[in-house]
Amino acid sequence: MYPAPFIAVEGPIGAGKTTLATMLSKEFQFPLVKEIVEENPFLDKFYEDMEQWSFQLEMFFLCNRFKQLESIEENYVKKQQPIVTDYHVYKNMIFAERTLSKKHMDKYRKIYHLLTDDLPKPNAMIYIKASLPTLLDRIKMRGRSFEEDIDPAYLKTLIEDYELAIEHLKQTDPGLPIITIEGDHTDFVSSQQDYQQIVQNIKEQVL
Ligand SMILES: Nc1ncnc2c1ncn2[C@@H]1O[C@H](COP(=O)(O)OP(=O)(O)OP(=O)(O)O)[C@@H](O)[C@H]1O
Ligand SMILES: Nc1nc(=O)c2ncn([C@H]3C[C@H](O)[C@@H](CO)O3)c2[nH]1
Repeated sequence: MYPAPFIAVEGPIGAGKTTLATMLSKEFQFPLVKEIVEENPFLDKFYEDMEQWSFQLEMFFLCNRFKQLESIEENYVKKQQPIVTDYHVYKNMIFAERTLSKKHMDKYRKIYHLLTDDLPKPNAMIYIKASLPTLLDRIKMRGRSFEEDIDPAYLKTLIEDYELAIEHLKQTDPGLPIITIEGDHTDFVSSQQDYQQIVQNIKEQVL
């Protein structure tokens, strides 16, 4: 494939993005860039009071992803080196549209475009879909303290937001191959067969 693969794994909270991105990074020996979670100073506050903390949180994620994508550009894309990430930059807009007030969203949208329009975008995407019960199970199993009381209604709207966002990406970036994984029925963690099917799809559609 030309240019080098830049694969983004996406899906709603707890879908398995980091898990799968890590497995694929090992599989293909591609470096992995993961988003910052534990060092995020606003996540726990946000889950306690979304209205109060959403702008700080969305800006924090945006700035971090901006910095990561800048270094992806320098260290991988410009050098024609492959890379795997556990997010697509458009994720910022998915969450911001859901969590910000209109006034904040108007400001955020301008900053988002200013920061990201000229940054490299993935040239392949893996979208892990999953139902609300599956996401709730996985979030519970993972056991992050700040997600303990996550509102199922918030997760449900995010599942829908992701569906719309994928449609949006298909329209705005029609050349982007998107491999969709049915997360409820595909257990790439414990089933070698399920995992190898994903690897095969990537080999056929991306590499
Ligand atoms: N297909 C799967 N089958 C079984 N368990 C899974 C599967 N995918 C992920 N898990 C488990 O679900 C939990 C959440 O996975 P992971 O942290 O990779 O999700 P994520 O999409 O990166 O989450 P976040 O949106 O919070 O960053 C982990 O404990 C992981 O081991
Ligand atoms: N509001 C908001 N905006 C984002 O861009 C964003 N990206 C991730 N997250 C949340 C989901 C997990 O709890 C946790 C780890 O992914 O952080 C986000 N939350």
